[in-house]
Amino acid sequence: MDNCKNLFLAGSEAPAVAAMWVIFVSRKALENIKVGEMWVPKGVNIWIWMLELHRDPKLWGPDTHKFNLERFAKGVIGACKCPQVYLPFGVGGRVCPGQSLAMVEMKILLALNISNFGLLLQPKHGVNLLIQKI
Ligand code: HEM
Repeated sequence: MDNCKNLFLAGSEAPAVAAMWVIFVSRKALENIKVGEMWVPKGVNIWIWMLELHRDPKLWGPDTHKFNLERFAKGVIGACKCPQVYLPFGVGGRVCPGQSLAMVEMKILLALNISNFGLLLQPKHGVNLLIQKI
């Protein structure tokens, strides 16, 4: 997708935000640069609004506000028209250093939750068995 090409500023620095729920990340243009159709002068800070980026129906489809894990069945490339805009942990040199820890923590939480439900499936109304002498 052509719009993706200039989304990130080359050679940028970031006063990054560290939080569990990051709403914005910012980048400062270190030189005059064109982002899409827009010229960004050197020194200007661009604030990337993650919430909007991750919910834009033009990128994610009309059901963007639905909790639908299956949209990721084929990875981010299958879920989003422009996969580069999926930035839950930021991007580039200032990407979140806690990303791996956070992912492991979430997997542990998920495993603990699932283990509370038990791993054995049981038929609701029992099972009828026909036994014959052979
Ligand atoms: C679900 C959990 C988390 C999310 C969604 C998240 C997201 C982010 C995002 C979007 C950024 C900005 C990156 C950028 O500017 O490109 C960031 C930066 C940062 N995060 Fe996280 N983070 C999470 C967990 C953590 C954890 C567990 C730690 C530490 C143990 C951590 C430490 C940091 C630090 C220190 C920065 C600043 C990095 C820099 O400016 O160089 N984060 N995080």
